[in-house]
Order: sequence, then structure tokens, then C-alpha cells
Amino acid sequence: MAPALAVEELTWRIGGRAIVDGVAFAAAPGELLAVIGPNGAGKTSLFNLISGLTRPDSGRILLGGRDVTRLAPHRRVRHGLGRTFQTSSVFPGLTVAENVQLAAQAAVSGPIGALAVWRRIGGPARDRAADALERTRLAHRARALAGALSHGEKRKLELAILLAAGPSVILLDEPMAGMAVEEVPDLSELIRQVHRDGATILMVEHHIEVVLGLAERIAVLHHGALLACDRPAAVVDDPAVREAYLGEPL
Ligand SMILES: Nc1ncnc2c1ncn2[C@@H]1O[C@H](COP(=O)(O)OP(=O)(O)OP(=O)(O)O)[C@@H](O)[C@H]1O
Repeated sequence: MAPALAVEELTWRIGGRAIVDGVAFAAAPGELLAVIGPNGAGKTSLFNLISGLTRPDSGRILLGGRDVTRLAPHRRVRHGLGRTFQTSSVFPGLTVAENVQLAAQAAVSGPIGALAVWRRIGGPARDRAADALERTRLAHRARALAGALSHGEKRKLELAILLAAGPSVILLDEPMAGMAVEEVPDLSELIRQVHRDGATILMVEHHIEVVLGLAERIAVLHHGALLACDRPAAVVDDPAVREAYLGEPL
């Protein structure tokens, strides 16, 4: 079976400097792979390449065996790719349900269709949205304005918006960023459940305990290059990884 996601010798340069430098790895269908690395290692840049916000200088990106390297971001979404961002991307003046229904409608009929039929969200989109709210345990907040949610609830809403599109490969960019300590286990459990439900997940995360608790393998980036990609126990014991994190707790 083709990997759900593969990057092959991916390189992105700015001003002659390789920000992402010949990175190659593959995630099997249903795998949860974490991407870690010191600040400035190139993690967000790698995500931008995979989601299509930037184009690589060389190398390929494959989704389910299909080369998507030259496709625009929205076309990659059509091929099953979903991404959350570090910054909050919800419409604060809409309710929680409306935010998710809009995303579901866009998935069902395309982004223009979602705007045109905004006053009449169709049954399939409503069902998808209700399912996404159940999965993220936000159903009880469906009528609340998104702008009134706590930070932790907003992160869940972002995940619900993502799930409403029904992606098979999910990129999570620092899902725990800005979360209160007591909110971390809840969101971790939610990500675990999304993974159990069959999604392939690539997750950038600084909380190493979250990474060790969730990831099946860990890819370590350092100065744009892939330093290691292995089982968590092997990565933690890897001398090169320890060296890269010198002065920072792993
Ligand atoms: N558009 C850009 N122009 C110039 N330099 C950039 C650009 N994007 C990223 N960089 C540089 O590339 C390097 C990698 O940045 P990137 O944000 O990908 O790292 P990161 O691993 O996500 O870091 P962090 O953990 O701090 O979020 C950094 O040195 C950054 O300054």
C-alpha cells in the first residue's frame, strides 16, 4: 500500500540558505508521526511545503502515492489533506455550529458553493458538522459564539472545522500551543481518538510529553535537515538528537 503521505528529498531555500534541506520520510496510512526540533529547525516551513503555501525548490510531496507537489493548497485539500494553524482561524461572530457547518458545506460543495448557499446549509453538511462537534466534544457549545470560547475550546473548534472536511491526512501545527496545563490531557485524548478513527496525522508539537504519549514515530528536524525518524524510545536515546537539543530539555 502507498504511504498516506511521503516527502522525497524536499528542499526549500531562501537567499541561498536551505530552510528545509533534503527531507525525506513517509507516513503509513493511519500512522501518527510527530515532528520535533529546536526553534527555527524548519518545522513550520515543512508544513507550509506539504500544505502548498510554499513551493519547494526540489523534491516531491505525495498523498496516497499521488504527486501533489505542483498542486495549489485547495486542490490538496480535495485530495484529503487537512491542516490546523498555530493562530486561531475561526469566525468569532458566528456560532460554533455555524463555523463547522460552513466548513462542512465547503467540503461538500466547494468554497464558492459554501458562500452562495450560506443561508441554506444542506442536510449532508449539517450531519457532517454535527458529527465533527460530537467527535470534538463540543456539541454542548454549538450555539455559543465562537468568539466567546476559551482558548482550549477554540483549539477544539479548529479541529472540528478540520474534521468536517473529512481529511484522511491531518497536519496539526502545535495543537497544544497556548493551552492551559489542565486542558492538555483533554486535547491529547481527542487527538488520540481522531487517530484511532483512522486518520494519518503529522503533528508538530513542543510538549515532549504529549509527543511521547501520542506518536508512533518521531521525525527530528535540525537546521532544516532530518536528523532522525524512528520510534520514540530510539529517538530519545539518539546521541545526535541529544546533541541537537543541547541546553534545551528534550
Ligand atoms: N519566509 C521566510 N523568509 C526568511 N526566513 C524564513 C522564512 N520562513 C522561515 N524562515 C527561517 O527559516 C528557519 C525555519 O523557520 P520555521 O518557522 O520553519 O522553524 P520552526 O522549526 O517552525 O520554528 P519554531 O519552533 O520556532 O516555530 C528560521 O530560521 C526562520 O527564520
